[in-house]
Amino acid sequence: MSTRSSRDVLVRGLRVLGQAIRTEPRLFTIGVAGSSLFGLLVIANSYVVGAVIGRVVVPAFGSGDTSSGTLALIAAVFLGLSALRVLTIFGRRLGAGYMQFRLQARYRRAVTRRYLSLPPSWHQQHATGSLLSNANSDVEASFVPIAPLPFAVGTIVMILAAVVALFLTDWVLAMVGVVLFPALFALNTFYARRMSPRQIKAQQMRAKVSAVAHESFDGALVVKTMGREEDESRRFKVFVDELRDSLISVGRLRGLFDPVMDALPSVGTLAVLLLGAWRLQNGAITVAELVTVAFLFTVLAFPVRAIGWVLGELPRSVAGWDRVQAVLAAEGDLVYGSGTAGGSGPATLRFDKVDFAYGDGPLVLRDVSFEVPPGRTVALVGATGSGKSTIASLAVRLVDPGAGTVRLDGTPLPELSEAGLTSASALVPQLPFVFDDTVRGNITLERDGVDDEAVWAALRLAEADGFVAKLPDALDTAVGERGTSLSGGQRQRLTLARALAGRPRLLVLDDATSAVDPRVEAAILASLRGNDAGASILVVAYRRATIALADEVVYLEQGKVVATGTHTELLAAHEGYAELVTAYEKAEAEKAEAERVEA
Ligand SMILES: Nc1ncnc2c1ncn2[C@@H]1O[C@H](COP(=O)(O)OP(=O)(O)OP(=O)(O)O)[C@@H](O)[C@H]1O
Repeated sequence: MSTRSSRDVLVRGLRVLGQAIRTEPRLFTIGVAGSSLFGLLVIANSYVVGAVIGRVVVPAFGSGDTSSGTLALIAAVFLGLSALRVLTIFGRRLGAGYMQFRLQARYRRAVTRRYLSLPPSWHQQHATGSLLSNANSDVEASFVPIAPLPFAVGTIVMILAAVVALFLTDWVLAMVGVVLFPALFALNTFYARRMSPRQIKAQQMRAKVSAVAHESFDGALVVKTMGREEDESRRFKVFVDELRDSLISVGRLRGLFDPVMDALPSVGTLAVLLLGAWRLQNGAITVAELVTVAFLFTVLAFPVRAIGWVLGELPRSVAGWDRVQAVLAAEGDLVYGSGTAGGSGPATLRFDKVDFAYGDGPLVLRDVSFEVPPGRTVALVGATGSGKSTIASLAVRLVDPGAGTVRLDGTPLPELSEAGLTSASALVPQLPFVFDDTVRGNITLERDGVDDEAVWAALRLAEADGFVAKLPDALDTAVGERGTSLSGGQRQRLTLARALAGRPRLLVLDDATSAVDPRVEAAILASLRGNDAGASILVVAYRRATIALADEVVYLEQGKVVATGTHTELLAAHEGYAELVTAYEKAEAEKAEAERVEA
């Protein structure tokens, strides 16, 4: 790393510290006050040690005795100083610890809040493992230098006071300090510069390992069933080894730095003793003064290291901070209006000349217009990749169109408030997500007004009341992480019930019942259509029986609406549609036959 970029890291690291101090000024002041007092007490202690040796111990060698009163006084002074030092250490540690952990908690909350408010398009571009690393190890790294910071600031106060004390004692001995202290600073800065790239690399590798580990665990089933354990372990090992190497390189440098930092003040003590003996012979200083200065140099070694700890951790802090800031400053938020979709019954959804592209990619929807009238069921049918899921996402405003408008009861979706939108519409995706909670917790999501009666009503509509009633603790049954104790079809019905419990006025089902038995799926749609749900329904459908239940079908080809009408009308009028639905039916029949043979 060049000197310029090292300096840049240093300046940016100091800015992170500045930001931390501005956030927690009271705790920082407590820590620094404790640490500065500690430094001054260390210097006072040196003077007391010097005075005791020079005025009590040395004369005692001559006279052969010391009064017990003097000894008691000395003991009392040492005990008093030690007690005060304990208090200052307490203040320093308390201030630093509270400051560090409060900052970590604050930024963890901020990062998590930001994740939740960023749109799906942002999440699709960021690996879950990296997000975990941002909220965990990056936030932690950002504030690692906070722990030794008050100590380091107090040490600077101590060094300045020591230089003054040295000059007041003897200018020749003070010169040792004048040479030594800048040397200690230079060594600390040199250390921080050498450490910088190592720490940055280590922090990057932590995130990488976290991302790869997350992906491995997430895909454990694929890895096992495809027999790829060895390859997956090898892939993981490459990153783990790289993390190990970068951490060893950090440790090696620290291993070199610590002893040198220890040795320098000892060299200072030696110089003080040599020069001091000469000054003593000339009568320029007393024994007490020589002992004071020599003692001062021996006790300085440890606190001075705190400066190195802060400087050495700054690069890691900057690397973590940059990654945290990238999340906090991420853009792409959907801006919400303040409107609420009017009315209380089933809503009207309208797509008007909607175009959509993912990022800078090609248009995946072109000039899409259709309507879901209140209380009606509209099926979206189209070959794979024709844009059905994209329409479902647009309908509940997970994304905004590039051109055209999506309206709910005549109001463009961006004009609705977030609460207005989420209470009026609900999307049930193909892949159900079940929280590690009870059945009740999964359905209510702690929403107001969703009591047990509402939960059972929603479960009935989703044809899920039967299996839930048979669970060991019914609504109180814990379903395990991601609902592992349930079958795929049961999970889908639970997520459908969750959407229904919010009594949405528009229900968007994106192939939400694919894992459910076809007869049960038809029963679900029939009861939803029967207006029991009080919602208009937009359903991405594949099964002929389901499609046939819809009031109207919107048929898509390559992102365009090519025909709308009832299922019977489209079958008769559109060859492509007839072929697709027949293909679906054939595939269903083959699947059913395969399952029958297997059974
Ligand atoms: N996150 C994304 N980023 C980029 N392109 C995407 C993304 N999601 C979908 N696409 C593309 O948009 C087009 C429409 O995809 P979409 O998922 O809406 O189709 P679909 O009809 O629901 O397909 P399927 O029936 O297979 O679920 C496809 O060409 C797909 O490759």
